[in-house]
Amino acid sequence: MSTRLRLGVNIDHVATIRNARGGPHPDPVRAAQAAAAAGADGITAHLREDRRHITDGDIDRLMAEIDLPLNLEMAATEEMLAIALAHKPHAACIVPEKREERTTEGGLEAAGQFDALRPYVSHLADAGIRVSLFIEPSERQVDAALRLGAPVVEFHTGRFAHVEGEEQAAELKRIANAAALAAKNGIEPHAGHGLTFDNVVPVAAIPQLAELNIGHFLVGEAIFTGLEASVRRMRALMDEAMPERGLLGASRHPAPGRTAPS
Ligand SMILES: CC(=O)[C@@H](O)[C@H](O)COP(=O)(O)O
Ligand SMILES: NCC(=O)COP(=O)(O)O
Repeated sequence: MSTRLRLGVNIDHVATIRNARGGPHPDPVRAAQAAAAAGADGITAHLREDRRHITDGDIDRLMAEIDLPLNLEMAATEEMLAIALAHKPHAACIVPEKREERTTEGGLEAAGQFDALRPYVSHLADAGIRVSLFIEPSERQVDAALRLGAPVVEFHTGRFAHVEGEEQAAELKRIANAAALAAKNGIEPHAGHGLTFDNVVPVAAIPQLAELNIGHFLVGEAIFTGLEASVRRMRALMDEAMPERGLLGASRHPAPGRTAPS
């Protein structure tokens, strides 16, 4: 059943700008507050192993000061597992991470790393954390997520965002097929990476998707319009896809931690 699509705002790149000078400004927690005021349903932050943007202190403060559910993106390492278990965020999204990469270049090889990932999924789940796997939109990866017992997958939309024309249409179809397969198997499908005002609507129209996580573009656009305006515009574009999702009205399934509209 289709629902109003949730928007998770990734505030990593507020921290990138802050870290360029080493001081406290701009504060990613203040950005999370602005995103919440603009209607975000959740906050996403990727605590990279090299701490190039979000820091441990940011995670402490996001947990303490923000009412929205936190989706902690993390590599499958002992260090990150310990941090997740100490904080118990609403969700933990396991992502692949390479020290040299500029950004997350592809999805997690959930099928190929099945045995290595299994203990991470089970430790996180045992702690009551909703586990998500950031994967490519393929049957092989959805099948691995199912066998791993992950309740959520997030499809990497980076390729969709970077190709054009027929290639983009084919990639959109791949995401739609993978979302349908995940939903059919009881896995909640999310999507994100590289989404912008120009490319979000067809992704938002995929009826099985429950959440989009968007960051880099929103933070970049905030330079010109302010973060609240940029989040509100993204929300409005996502809502434009509601008729295609078979939804004309308000959310039937509220975001976690929110009260259902009567
Ligand atoms: C996994 C993912 O897509 C996000 O973490 C996003 O890429 C922002 O972080 P980076 O730019 O550091 O990859
Ligand atoms: N998981 C994707 C995410 O959180 C945001 O990616 P981007 O919009 O910063 O590319």
